[in-house]
Amino acid sequence: MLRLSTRRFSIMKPPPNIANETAKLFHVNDVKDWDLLRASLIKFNNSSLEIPLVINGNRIYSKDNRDVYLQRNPANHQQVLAEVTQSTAQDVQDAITASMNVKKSWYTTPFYHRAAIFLKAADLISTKYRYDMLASCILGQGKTVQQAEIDCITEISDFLRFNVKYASELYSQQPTESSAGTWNSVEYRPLEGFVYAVSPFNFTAIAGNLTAAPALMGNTVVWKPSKYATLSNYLLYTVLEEAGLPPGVINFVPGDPELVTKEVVQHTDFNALHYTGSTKVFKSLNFQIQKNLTEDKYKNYPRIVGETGGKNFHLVHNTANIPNAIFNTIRGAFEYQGQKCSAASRLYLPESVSNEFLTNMIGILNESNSKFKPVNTSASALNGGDLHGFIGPVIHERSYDKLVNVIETAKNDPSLEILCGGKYDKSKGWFISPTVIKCNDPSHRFLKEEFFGPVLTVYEYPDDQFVELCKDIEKTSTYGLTGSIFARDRKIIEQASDLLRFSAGNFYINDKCTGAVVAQQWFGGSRMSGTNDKSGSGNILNRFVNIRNIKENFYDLNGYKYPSNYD
Ligand SMILES: NC(=O)c1ccc[n+]([C@@H]2O[C@H](COP(=O)([O-])OP(=O)(O)OC[C@H]3O[C@@H](n4cnc5c(N)ncnc54)[C@H](O)[C@@H]3O)[C@@H](O)[C@H]2O)c1
Ligand SMILES: N[C@@H](CCC=O)C(=O)O
Repeated sequence: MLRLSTRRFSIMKPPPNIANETAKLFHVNDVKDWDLLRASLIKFNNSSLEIPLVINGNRIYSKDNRDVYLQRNPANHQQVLAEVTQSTAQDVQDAITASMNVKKSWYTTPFYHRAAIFLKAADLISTKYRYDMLASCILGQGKTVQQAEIDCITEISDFLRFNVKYASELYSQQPTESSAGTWNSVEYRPLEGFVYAVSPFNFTAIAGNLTAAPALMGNTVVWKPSKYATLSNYLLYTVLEEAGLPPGVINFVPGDPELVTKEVVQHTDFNALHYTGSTKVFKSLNFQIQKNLTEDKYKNYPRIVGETGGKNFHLVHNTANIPNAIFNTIRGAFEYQGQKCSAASRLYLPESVSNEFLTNMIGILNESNSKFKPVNTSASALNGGDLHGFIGPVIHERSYDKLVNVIETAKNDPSLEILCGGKYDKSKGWFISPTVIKCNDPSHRFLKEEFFGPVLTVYEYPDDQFVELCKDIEKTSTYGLTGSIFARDRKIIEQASDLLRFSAGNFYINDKCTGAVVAQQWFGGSRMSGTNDKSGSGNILNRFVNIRNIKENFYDLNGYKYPSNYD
């Protein structure tokens, strides 16, 4: 009975008008948009929000005898934006219990009704809560309005809407053959246990997809947000609630990452990790899970879905349109301060055009360095000051210290030369100026390690060594996330695409290596960049279903023997 009703609703078609959300441009003269944004910024600016845990729909606050973490504005680290309640081990256990208790009522909710919740959430984000979402991201995660728009408005709405379309396409895939007298079908069950979603600081949209994609497929989720993005993540959670998400389907458990993770991954019903963050943490989670698996802790083999770091390249050929390559490199390497997994962090230039390229790029960057201002939140800024800057702060002191160390190392390494930037200032916020470093060794660690900040390492190659260079890039790509070739010559484009096949899961031609759009560029990389299950495509939903095949026989047997048997 239940199976039939699930099947009946699975084939309902999503609304036909699902399309990418359009980003607002926030042109300097768009007075109405700026006014609405300023009103939201002032609201968050003037109060520190108390953020609870949400377990089975119940809110638990610090007054309930819990520790508190203070989320600060990275552009103004004295400013506390949110007081975030921290989960205890018992809270995590309660969240797991809640997710298991609500599971059956959630997955038996017809797909139409599950989907409608996420479609409504997308509409709430792109309308009623647009400016609040933007403000929480700008203040909490140090984004410009442009970067906030493409994250917590367009990308997140796109994930929520396109996943509905992809899910309905997946559900409609059925066995193509049934022998005479039989009927074969498949049921797309959710995973039997619960999903653990661990989200990064840098994209609120990713947090939304890590949680909503499994939930749409009938799973229940324990969500540990990043402590550097809790403000926008909690706002997102409340939007999902307003859209009708039932209690317990997604349980919001901010807290100490190690404590929360330990409780989760030792639970017998832990069934999937949906993770985005650094490679180092992903490896450690894999290790814990494999260890528990060998100790027979689990009822099911956990699915592991993870997208992690990158050391992404821009490779320029001497046939490239140089201004196009320069502008794309500035955007790809420095917008959001280089804090995108996809950010360009190594640049390969042919000797014949290197001088022209670098002189022009550094000229532009020096101009922006001199105008370098925080995306700050002081009253004067909110009244029309520096909200129009191109870049902002890095996320926290740990990142700032790491990047300062990178810059200081570069000053003392004879293979490296700082061409521009190299300045830093933490008096108010975590500011690192856009920095370009020239390197004369193609296998240098600056061309291999992820720094996750506004630091671009450049290597000049002899024009006639293009093929050898591609082979070098291939060899030094421990990560395999994104990369771009800039060239006009089709043969060169084809050659680079061939030689760099496994160096980037997202390969761009004459475009920057950031800014993948849901449903347009399926996103993810292999090697040490992750499991490459491609968010923004229907592929990822396959990881959160647990297919049951059903064969029904309409012919009754009259005996047990086959024709080839003796009578
Ligand atoms: N490939 C992608 O799609 C993608 C997208 C965004 C970010 N990233 C990567 O994420 C990183 C930046 O994000 P971040 O600074 O938030 O990463 P991070 O690894 O510090 O944190 C990611 C998540 O893991 C948690 N975590 C940290 N230490 C943990 C531990 N010991 N045990 C369990 N959980 C732990 C954090 O609290 C957070 O929720 C970069 O490496 C970037 O390349 C990748
Ligand atoms: N969709 C984003 C993903 C960034 C990850 O941190 C991009 O392609 O730049």
